[in-house]
Amino acid sequence: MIFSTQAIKKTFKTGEVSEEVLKGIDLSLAEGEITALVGASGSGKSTLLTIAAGLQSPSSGEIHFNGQDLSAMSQEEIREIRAGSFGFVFQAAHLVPFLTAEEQLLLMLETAKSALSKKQRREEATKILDSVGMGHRKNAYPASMSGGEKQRIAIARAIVHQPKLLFADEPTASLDSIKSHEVMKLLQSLTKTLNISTLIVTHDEDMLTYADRIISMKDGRLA
Ligand SMILES: Nc1ncnc2c1ncn2[C@@H]1O[C@H](COP(=O)(O)OP(=O)(O)OP(=O)(O)O)[C@@H](O)[C@H]1O
Repeated sequence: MIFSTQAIKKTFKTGEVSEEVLKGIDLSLAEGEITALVGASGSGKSTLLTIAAGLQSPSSGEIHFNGQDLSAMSQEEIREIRAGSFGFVFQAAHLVPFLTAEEQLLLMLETAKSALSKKQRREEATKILDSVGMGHRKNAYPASMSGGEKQRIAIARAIVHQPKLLFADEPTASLDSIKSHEVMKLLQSLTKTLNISTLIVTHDEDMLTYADRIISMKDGRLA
């Protein structure tokens, strides 16, 4: 397994009250697979996803990625792994309003692929835009894109650095049913062709047909 967690626990303290939100999670992700995390509101899905992605630390437990133990690393080391190997897609696309689709990617490529020439970066941007079906919209600004198109650009931006892991928190929550299916089909094909391990949190049962594995959470434990 490229990624696994062992006995992850997370307790939040608010004043005098402390709540154990994750109660010992063993989760593993396989390459080229979509794992869907489902469960009632408040069961701990987003907390688990953000801990797996190194965005917050667990109270205890281990996180192994590619043979390295993230839980034993400094924030700076985790940041480097995140920037080099993890991609993120959220409910809202969070695009830069004054940049075109192509420019959104070029901005990322400047840091992710700084060794490439300007021309090579443009070729790379074109390739990625084509791979998410947005080649014909490369000069479009976010204001003129549909919700589904924005999410395609957000996905394109999340994969410019060829991540090994892709974390998606409710990626279809702001889309209608047709667009949701399109976005999930895209995530599925990218997961397969790029051999990514994708972890998706979703409330939409219709989207579970795209998952290779469905894991259900209840009260801070995996069912
Ligand atoms: N930073 C925090 N401080 C205190 N409590 C928190 C914090 N983050 C999450 N919680 C609590 O942890 C519990 C689990 O939250 P989490 O967001 O992980 O659930 P979820 O399953 O993703 O829910 P939803 O489906 O509604 O997004 C909730 O009771 C929440 O209030």
